Amino acid sequence: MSLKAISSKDAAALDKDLMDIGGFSLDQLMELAGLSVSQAVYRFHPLTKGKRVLVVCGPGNNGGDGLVAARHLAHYGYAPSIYYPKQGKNELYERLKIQLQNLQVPFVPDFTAALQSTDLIVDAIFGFSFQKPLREPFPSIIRQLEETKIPVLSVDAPSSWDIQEGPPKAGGEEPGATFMPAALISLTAPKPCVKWYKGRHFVGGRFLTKEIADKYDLDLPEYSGIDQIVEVGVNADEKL
Ligand SMILES: NC(=O)C1=CN([C@@H]2O[C@H](COP(=O)(O)OP(=O)(O)OC[C@H]3O[C@@H](n4cnc5c(N)ncnc54)[C@H](O)[C@@H]3O)[C@@H](O)[C@H]2O)[C@H](O)CC1
Ligand SMILES: [K+]
Repeated sequence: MSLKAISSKDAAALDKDLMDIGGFSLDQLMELAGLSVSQAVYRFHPLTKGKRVLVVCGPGNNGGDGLVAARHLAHYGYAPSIYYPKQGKNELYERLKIQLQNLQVPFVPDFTAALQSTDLIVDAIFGFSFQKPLREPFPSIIRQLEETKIPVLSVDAPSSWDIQEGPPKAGGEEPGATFMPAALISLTAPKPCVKWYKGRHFVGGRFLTKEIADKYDLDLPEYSGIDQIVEVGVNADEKL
């Protein structure tokens, strides 16, 4: 299955439409996005492959999706932990944190140490609002994600990649040129940077109507049954 991509500008406008005219709240969209991420984790890395999941969260809504996913993963029987070095100020993130603390999900202070004791990493650092260059403390985190042998599942985009232009140039100053997560879940629709992506690719965010898909010239993914995700392939999309 090949799906059309949505630019970062249109992805932000679509989100706004869903809230301004679609009747959704941000909490709802994030809950559905995070639920999709948790299902992609379950599909890509079932419990039998190891329960420990380190969810690395950034300061925006991509990080919020990671917090929601971690809560669902705890209910599925995983042992998630959260690394959240720049915490978002919004009260929504505060509530998501309380929900995780009530499930005894640990917030860990040391990323390098946390990498030594996990079976999977969820990259919920940056999504469609990422603007290079990376600011502290993220360069060293991205370098470690580039080097680790532990599988990484990225949420919406591989963090450090330009949403339109893909990974940073090899040999340049910016970390991330060789960052290639083993799995990616695109939310609502793939972003243009999937052109450079090689790995398992899921789509989630099952809340689009035909009307809004048509407005942004998107394909509606063919979800099956109660699934919140669709696997769309293992390689770059020839339509992009
Ligand atoms: N409809 C949907 O598909 C939904 C998707 N969701 C998720 O939301 C993100 C986009 O969220 P947004 O808050 O707009 O931005 P980000 O999380 O990508 O990042 C903003 C955050 O990061 C900081 N930042 C940006 N660039 C840098 C940098 N170079 N260095 C350091 N920090 C940086 C910036 O200051 C902000 O704090 C989308 O991708 C989905 O994952 C929603 O959940 C709702 C529905
Ligand atoms: K990400």
